[in-house]
Amino acid sequence: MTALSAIALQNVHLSLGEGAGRVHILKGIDLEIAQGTAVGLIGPSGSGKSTLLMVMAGLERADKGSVRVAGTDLSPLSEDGLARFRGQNVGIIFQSFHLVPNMTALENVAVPLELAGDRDAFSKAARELEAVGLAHRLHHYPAQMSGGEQQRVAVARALVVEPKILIADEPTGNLDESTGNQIVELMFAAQKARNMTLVLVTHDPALARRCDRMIRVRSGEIEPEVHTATSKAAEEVSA
Ligand SMILES: Nc1ncnc2c1ncn2[C@@H]1O[C@H](COP(=O)(O)OP(=O)(O)OP(=O)(O)O)[C@@H](O)[C@H]1O
Repeated sequence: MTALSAIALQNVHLSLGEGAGRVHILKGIDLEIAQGTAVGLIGPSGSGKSTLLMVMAGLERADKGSVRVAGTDLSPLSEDGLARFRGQNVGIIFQSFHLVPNMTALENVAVPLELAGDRDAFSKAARELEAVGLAHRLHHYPAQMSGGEQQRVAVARALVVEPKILIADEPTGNLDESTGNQIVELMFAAQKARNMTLVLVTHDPALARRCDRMIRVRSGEIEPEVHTATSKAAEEVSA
């Protein structure tokens, strides 16, 4: 791993499920991502993209291989250690928002800071919600907000801990095109402004092309890389 690697995976294998339902999903992943870059992960449905994200986020443990994220080797960490690591280093945005339904926008965004014992949790959460254009929705519950507004809350919640790594799994998958584009702009603007590393799973080739690198996953393996700025082949990605 070079000094500037945000994420370094070596020979990572992971199987999930029990008994006959056990599936060998990641089959020897080698991947290094430099700090401050945006990476689009693409590939057919079921190829292992989300599972790979979960390994990078410390939400799934590799069965074999080495996983270093933000300078930390994840394998020796306890469950509590992993949770602390995630809380300090990783912001995650899911397709289906994953907000807590009985908490307001402000409370949802404050949660990661409260867990970290931050006394300014609510004022920081309010500032982050203002930054994503939701100053007028602080006290609304998820059910009282549109999908786009809920995803903005999720973006604010991911960003509020100032993570080094931002991970997004199909963040526009449940949104119409124009709303999805607004979320994408927010994510890329935050990534640049804060020099974060962004790893994004998407089925949208146009979105993947906006990233510095586009990495294709097929059957649990990484394919040779397509260079986004130069290659027309990117157009033909069957995401
Ligand atoms: N907990 C699990 N137990 C058993 N199999 C699983 C589990 N989670 C995922 N899988 C299987 O692993 C494979 C990869 O899943 P994953 O969600 O990582 O793929 P993906 O590339 O993100 O797919 P999609 O683009 O459809 O979201 C799939 O065949 C899936 O059914």
